[in-house]
Amino acid sequence: MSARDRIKETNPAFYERYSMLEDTDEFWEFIIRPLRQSIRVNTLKAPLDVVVERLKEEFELEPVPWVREGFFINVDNLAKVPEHSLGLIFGQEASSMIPPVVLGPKPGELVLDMAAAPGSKTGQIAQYMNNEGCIIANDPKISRANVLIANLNRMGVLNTRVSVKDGVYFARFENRFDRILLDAPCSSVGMIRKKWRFLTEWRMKEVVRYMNIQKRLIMAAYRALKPGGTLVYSTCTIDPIENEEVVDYLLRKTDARLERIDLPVKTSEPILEWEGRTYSEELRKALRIHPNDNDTEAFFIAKIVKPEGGA
Ligand SMILES: C[S@@+](CC[C@H](N)C(=O)[O-])C[C@H]1O[C@@H](n2cnc3c(N)ncnc32)[C@H](O)[C@@H]1O
Repeated sequence: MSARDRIKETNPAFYERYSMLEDTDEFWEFIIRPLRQSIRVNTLKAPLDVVVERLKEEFELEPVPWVREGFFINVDNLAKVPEHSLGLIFGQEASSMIPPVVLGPKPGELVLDMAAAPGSKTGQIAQYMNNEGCIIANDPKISRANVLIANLNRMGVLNTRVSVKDGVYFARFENRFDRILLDAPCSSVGMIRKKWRFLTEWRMKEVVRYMNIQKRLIMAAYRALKPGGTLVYSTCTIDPIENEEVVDYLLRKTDARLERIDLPVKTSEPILEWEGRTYSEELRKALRIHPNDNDTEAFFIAKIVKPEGGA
């Protein structure tokens, strides 16, 4: 049976909705094709070249084009690789390495990772900050926050405090953070390649529920951002109402601006018209990545800046 037919049979409403986005055989095939394993080398623990040379003795590595520390690797079970247990490498999906690169944190800054667990991106941010400055890594789910803490310990992250709050809590710290990552909770269509249940359990009412949470979180994040600071909004899903709609909402309600993202990554056209609504042309600067673009998870990434002297 073709991928298209399997998806149509498993969840007809899902098929109907996303065939309005893209309707090629390739698109449907990559929505369900199992993901390639990728890793990020953790330079907090050892130099990049030392870890790469060691891994090459045993595995085939292929560089992830958009992240210096990222590699595709031919391993079945990462948990059995000693470098993983030692925190020298972290299993992280290749497209999920993009948001911290776009965020561009620097040593000494104050950074908020508003939806942080299990912490793959927090660890990457700490790596770019060389463990200097401070990251607040937040997640409201205690079980997930515990995994986050364990991962940060394994990765040798020392500049991070973990909090367990609804992200909206941070709205009270007005104009405070140099950079904020909002890697938002979402319907996770990109993760179908890892977990089939994201297809079987997909429901339109959940997409709408996520959109409402995302709008609340992005407004809180923008409020907590310093003038001149950078906010990165990302999801691992393809629905326009969880992506372009949420960023468009922020652009309409505030003085936020988008910045162009210049990375060697293939993208799909941002959606500027959807279900009778028209979104800002600014959204052309965001990255919409479909699974068939680079053989990765789906991702959406927008780089938002707060003007100096702004709200
Ligand atoms: C896409 S995952 C984050 C992945 C993480 N950034 C990483 O790279 O490892 C989204 C997270 O948002 C959290 N979340 C759900 N509701 C939230 C809320 N109201 N405020 C902040 N985080 C929330 C979920 O518990 C989940 O861990």
